[in-house]
Amino acid sequence: MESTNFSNKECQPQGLFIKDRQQDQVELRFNNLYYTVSLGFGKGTKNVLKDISGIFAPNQLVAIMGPSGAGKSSLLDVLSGYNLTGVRGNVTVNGAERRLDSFRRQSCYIQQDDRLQPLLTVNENMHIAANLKLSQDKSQKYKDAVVHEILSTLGLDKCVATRTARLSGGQKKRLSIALELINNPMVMFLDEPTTGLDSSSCSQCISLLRLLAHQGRTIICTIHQPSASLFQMFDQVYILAQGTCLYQGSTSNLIPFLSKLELPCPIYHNPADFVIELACGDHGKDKIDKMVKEIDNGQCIIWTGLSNLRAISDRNSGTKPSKTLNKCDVHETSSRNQLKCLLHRGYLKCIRDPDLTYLRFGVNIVVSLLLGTLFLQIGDDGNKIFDNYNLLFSILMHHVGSTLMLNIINFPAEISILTKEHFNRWYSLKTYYIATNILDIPITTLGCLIFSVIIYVMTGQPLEWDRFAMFTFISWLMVLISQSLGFIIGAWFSVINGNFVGPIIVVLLMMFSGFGVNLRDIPHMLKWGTEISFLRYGLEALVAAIYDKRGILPCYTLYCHYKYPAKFLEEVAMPTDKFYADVFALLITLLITRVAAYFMLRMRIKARVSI
Ligand SMILES: Nc1ncnc2c1ncn2[C@@H]1O[C@H](COP(=O)(O)OP(=O)(O)OP(=O)(O)O)[C@@H](O)[C@H]1O
Repeated sequence: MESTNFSNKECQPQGLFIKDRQQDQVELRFNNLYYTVSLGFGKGTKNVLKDISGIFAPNQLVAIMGPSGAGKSSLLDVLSGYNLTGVRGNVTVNGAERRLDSFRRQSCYIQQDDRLQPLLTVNENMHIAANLKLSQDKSQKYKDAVVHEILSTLGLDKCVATRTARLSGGQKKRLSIALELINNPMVMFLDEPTTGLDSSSCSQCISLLRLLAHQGRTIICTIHQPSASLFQMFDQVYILAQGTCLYQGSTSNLIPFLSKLELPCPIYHNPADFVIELACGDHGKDKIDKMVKEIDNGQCIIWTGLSNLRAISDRNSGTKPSKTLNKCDVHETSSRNQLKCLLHRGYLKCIRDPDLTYLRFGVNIVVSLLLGTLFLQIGDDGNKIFDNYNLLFSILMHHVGSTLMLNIINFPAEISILTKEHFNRWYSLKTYYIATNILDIPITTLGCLIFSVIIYVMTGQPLEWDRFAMFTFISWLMVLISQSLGFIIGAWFSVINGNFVGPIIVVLLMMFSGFGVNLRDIPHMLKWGTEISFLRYGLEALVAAIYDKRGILPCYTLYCHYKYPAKFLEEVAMPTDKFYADVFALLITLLITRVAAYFMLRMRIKARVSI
């Protein structure tokens, strides 16, 4: 296994690329910032951030500290532009009002959980990110050099061939940072980068962030209670309690600040621990008010000790307005290149995840063999037409049920990675969605074909190519529609809720499919259900594929009540002359559900991301 040694010494920058690509430094200010959330219907709202102000300067590593629930992550979400709803106040970048499109080009947000592709190696992750995040006019040699430089700077060069799933917690965190460093953001937001790391990995991580900050970046991270030594590694601290600012300034000024307020930090006491105790109200609520008043809820910046801050008057005058960008400028490479990279990554995931790929084929083979054995050679038997009808319905249920549940379970995991990568401008949602659709088609088609061949032959359906083609095509359409429905539910609900909603939807579809209660007997007021149940169109079309224009079926017993298929189909109210109308309805359903899944995904992402 690769070495996990990563010391301050090792992380000395080579400088070649990170420095070469240095961009303008960024000073971030916020004034009278409020963040209000709704607590649900009829429950009112809650002010998470209350009229706070502050300044985060370049070349500084800033810690946002405070007790649990103080609003640290919320502040990070608001400042990064990850959350815009319920936000009031003023955020400026180098004195000009923050424009999200250009600010997102200068910044990145690394969430607490490492949202990485577990099946890809460090090198693959980095190269795919480089191909997505570096301009296409850069040569492959340049991209390789950037990747190499970042990996060696972050001490990951010894594990380039290791799959992400096998990295240690600290290495995963460094890989998350490495991926975002590729396009050299000048502002980095990190939500609790040290959570889950041991003390040595914590100090490695913070020393790395300090190094990156001192290269000219503005690095802001939330942190719970750091040890005294870790605390000293930060240049600035911003302390929050109940959505208000208790202190903003340099770490070295914290003790003098507290002394001024007659709140001396006891000797041998970690100042970080002491200030958190104060923020929790352990020393009295009045102390919180005293600190908020002294620091003017973040307006007072004298404790920062920074002399090179922009003049306050610059704030709204726009000394250097952020460039407005076209939407197409938001991503570094063309949609075509994004698609190529995402298809390549998807292909690697597919071949590295034999469990899921083989499981999908395996389920199709096992279910078709079981159903084939259960309904062996009944397709041509005049006495077994009812059984054959049951079989056609069972086939549809297999396609709908297995595909729907697979996507309900799988899709939410994809969404968390998508949210991060999309927010950090790796690719557009449209390209991601197209790639996801394309990648699935070969597996879906092959799985469907294998299933259809086995079941068709074993159950003795008419050996005519056109009927087989119709049968397979309908099965394929049903799988695709169920997949879209799975995307919709997966994008809308959590895995747990999706697992509850999915089967309910299947039951509703069944109720209106015409199986069990035939279409004629469905009450008039519920007829609409049959119009939207794609299971009904699928069943009608499968029945038409097998029975349309079939003559008398052979009868192997004395009397076969349904040897004339038309008689049976009349009884169950299944017409056979509507195959093309059913196919049309299924195609429309497919189109609507695919578009709906896209918009659902967009809504889910948009709840967080603005572009
Ligand atoms: N969308 C929301 N709906 C309801 N309450 C919210 C929402 N977002 C944040 N809050 C509340 O705002 C407060 C601050 O949340 P936030 O996650 O920012 O705290 P935090 O300081 O990061 O806490 P922790 O250190 O535990 O992660 C919490 O009480 C939280 O419940």
